[in-house]
Amino acid sequence: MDVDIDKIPKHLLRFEYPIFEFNKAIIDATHQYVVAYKPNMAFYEANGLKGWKSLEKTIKYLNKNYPEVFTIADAKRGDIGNTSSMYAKAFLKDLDFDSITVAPYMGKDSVEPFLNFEDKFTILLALTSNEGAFDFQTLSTQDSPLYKKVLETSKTWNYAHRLMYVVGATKAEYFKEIRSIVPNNFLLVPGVGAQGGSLQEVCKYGLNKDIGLLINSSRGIIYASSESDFSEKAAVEAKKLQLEMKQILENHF
Ligand SMILES: O=c1ccn([C@@H]2O[C@H](COP(=O)(O)O)[C@@H](O)[C@H]2O)c(=O)[nH]1
Repeated sequence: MDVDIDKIPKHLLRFEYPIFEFNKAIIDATHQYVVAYKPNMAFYEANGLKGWKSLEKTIKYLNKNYPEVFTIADAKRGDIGNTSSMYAKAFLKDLDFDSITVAPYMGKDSVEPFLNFEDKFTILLALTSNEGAFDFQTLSTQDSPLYKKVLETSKTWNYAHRLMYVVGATKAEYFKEIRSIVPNNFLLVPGVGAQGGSLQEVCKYGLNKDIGLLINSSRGIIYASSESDFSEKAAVEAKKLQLEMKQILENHF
């Protein structure tokens, strides 16, 4: 849910919280096809107080009306311990998201405050979908690339069963190796749709016995139309992706 106020249908601008109205319509139209919603904090923070309020209203709406749906605060936080504790409180306790994305760069003590939350998940950036992933994440450290170190080291931490990892769909050729390191953790996979990643390729090696993949598509669904039919068109795109996944799963299992 990367909601850019300049891209939403104009008729929503008459509401006090247009971003929330947009989200509400998208959620109501698509919830039957999705397992999770992932508001990206940048799009809410960029709209100041109104943006934050829209985020708050969106997560409350989800938790009240669709409690079975998994929620992800795409915040990419991580700082020294006492600061991370505040991020964790804000997103996992006060806003009550089920999970949050966290940058692993500052290490164990920066991630622990998120992992300490029972019944919540911390989604570490492992190998991201963007081109810049090759700047650092694939560089060799002593004996293996940095993204592998992130996976290997983090799985030794307390509450590692509360970890998931971000792996971009645009990096499909890495999934086999990644699955061999973290066979049981869920992977959050952005990069299908607008970024051109292949769902088929990701599933070839990314699936595990529990499925284990959360496939993300944002722009490809929420901006399927910029007219008054935006939520119906979003539902069509969500259903299309869900059917594609269903077919892959039927052939796989
Ligand atoms: O490696 C990453 C990590 C996060 N993202 C985020 O996922 C969505 C992708 O949006 P699309 O419109 O489907 O491309 C967006 O919120 C990114 O910030 C990512 O793309 N890659």
